[in-house]
Amino acid sequence: MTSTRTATLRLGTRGSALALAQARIVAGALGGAGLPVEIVTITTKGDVRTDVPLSVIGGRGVFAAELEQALRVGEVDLAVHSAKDLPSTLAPDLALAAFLPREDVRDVLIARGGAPLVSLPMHAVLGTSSPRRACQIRALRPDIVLRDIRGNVDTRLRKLDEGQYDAIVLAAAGLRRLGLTERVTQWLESDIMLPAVGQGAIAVEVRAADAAMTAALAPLDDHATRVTVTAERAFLARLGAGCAAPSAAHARLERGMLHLEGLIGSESGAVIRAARTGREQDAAALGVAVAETLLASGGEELLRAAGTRVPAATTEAE
Ligand SMILES: NCc1[nH]cc(CCC(=O)O)c1CC(=O)O
Repeated sequence: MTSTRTATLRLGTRGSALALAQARIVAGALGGAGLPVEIVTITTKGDVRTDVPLSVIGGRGVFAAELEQALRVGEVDLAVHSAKDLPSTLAPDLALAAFLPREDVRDVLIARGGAPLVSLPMHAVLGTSSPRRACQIRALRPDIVLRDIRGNVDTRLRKLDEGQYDAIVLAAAGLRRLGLTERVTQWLESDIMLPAVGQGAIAVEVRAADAAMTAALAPLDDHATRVTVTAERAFLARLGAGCAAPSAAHARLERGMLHLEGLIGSESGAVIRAARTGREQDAAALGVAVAETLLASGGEELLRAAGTRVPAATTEAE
């Protein structure tokens, strides 16, 4: 590859309204730094087959894999992802060059009647395909009927409005980026609903060998987001889990100290949590430590029962 760039960078993204909103945030930031960007929409299998559960299409990374392939073959120079949709480990030829400042990490409830979770009618039907959301709802409201729901944010809201569900749970970040927060009926704090690893963070992926692109993205990288998402992703990697496993983690960086809380659950509503504090430079080790605490206190059995192959302990955080 030559050291000079063509004038316009090619930014790869999925084509959903949310993905495009996120792509525009990155394109805007690069444009503001004098680097014009062309947005290239790539339709992934996960976007097309909205009728089939993600676990059937290919499980983890189903949204990310095709963007990564476009990056590898040089069809695009950077790929914009929801950090939440990325597998916990990255191929060595790719790198996450920037994490944009994190949005609201919370989940929210959107209920047709406007009731909060505790006062939804008995046996209300709640739409979610996320084992993470399902186990935490079960823990609080065992009577609620959980039903699969797929599709983009707008599709899910439409299915709710049509009466297919009494309530759904979505990420606050997506609704904020789409200007849809007036739909929220309850903001779910992390004691009720611990967020997904990476929730609310936009990750920009590049070819690891592309030093020019890496340097161009460095000013966009938000330190606190990188540190917290690094701890959360190390947690997920140690569990061997992806978005198909009932696990959650959320890290906060406060006055130089990193606080990480992790959770493993089960379909039946069992939930175990562990939290630890460490130094920000030990973010990955903190993630591993919280994961191992949970694995040792019943989490391993819960994950195995949910079909996750928990990797053997290693001495390194990677
Ligand atoms: N799994 C789909 C997905 N991936 C990222 C977001 C929201 C944005 C974010 O969390 O950064 C969503 C939708 C949702 O869970 O409501």
